[in-house]
Amino acid sequence: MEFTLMGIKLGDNQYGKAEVRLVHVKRDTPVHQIKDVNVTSQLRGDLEEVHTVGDNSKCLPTDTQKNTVYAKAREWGGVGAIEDFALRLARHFVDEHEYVYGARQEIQEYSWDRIATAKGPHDHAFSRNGAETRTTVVNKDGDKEWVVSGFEGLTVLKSTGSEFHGYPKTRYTTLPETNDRILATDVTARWRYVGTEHDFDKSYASVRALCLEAFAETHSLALQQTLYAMGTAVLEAHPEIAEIRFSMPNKHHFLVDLSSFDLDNPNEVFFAADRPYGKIEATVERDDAPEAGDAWKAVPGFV
Ligand SMILES: O=c1[nH]c(=O)c2[nH]c(=O)[nH]c2[nH]1
Repeated sequence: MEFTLMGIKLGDNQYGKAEVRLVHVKRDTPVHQIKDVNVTSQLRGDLEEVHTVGDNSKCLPTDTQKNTVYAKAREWGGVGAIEDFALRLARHFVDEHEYVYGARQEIQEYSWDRIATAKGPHDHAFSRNGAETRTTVVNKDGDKEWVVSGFEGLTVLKSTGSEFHGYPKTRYTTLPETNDRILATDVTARWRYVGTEHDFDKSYASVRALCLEAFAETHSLALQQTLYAMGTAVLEAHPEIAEIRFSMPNKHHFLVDLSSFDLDNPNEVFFAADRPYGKIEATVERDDAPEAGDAWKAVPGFV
């Protein structure tokens, strides 16, 4: 039923608990495994009345959604690949509650390394591994399911093997052409899977490795070219991925002028600027990719 009041009606909506922090310790052997995740659960459904008249009879509380995340981590014996956990949560919410039609489950995963001691890798002591985060957003509407995965904060730099020249010059151009510069960026990538039955851990490790390899091995004439090489490498190796989107800041490193001190600077001393930065974004996709449907619905976006 649609509730209208003076030509006003409720549009798209979803609700849930944001950023449920969950650490799962697998402790069936003395060598513990930890999984550290941040889950945002959101549901869509029969939600007109809660908005229009405050009738909560079909509003599964956000508190219950939060508790479900913790309880399922126990009942299912851990989290596993974040994509599988998100899919199982989405299916649970939609299948178990007739007033819930759709779900969006977003998960970030923070990775930990075992601390290396003089006696070897420690059984139950870990150190946080950088700022990089693995991400997934699962959207489910009725029987349709979409998985978008990725990473954020993969910081990379190459100290040579990058040029930038041949661009148009206007009266406002001051940038000198260069045949040798530092190329540095924090890669955010998101890719859309075709289907939901994959070894997501394996795909993730391979996509990450292919991006690093392409960044390192591409002799870059522009960050845009490096981005495209990364995307191409991923799509060539992964038929289960339909498209990959990147957002990559060009983190400028400016050569410092040391001539006032009677010093030359043969590409050794740089000022690492934090802003402004170039913002390079693009999608690399297959010609014959199946329709995206609602895969990107409410995925924090770029391009
Ligand atoms: O790789 C680059 N791409 C650009 O579009 C650009 N623009 C700019 O000023 N420097 C660079 N570098």
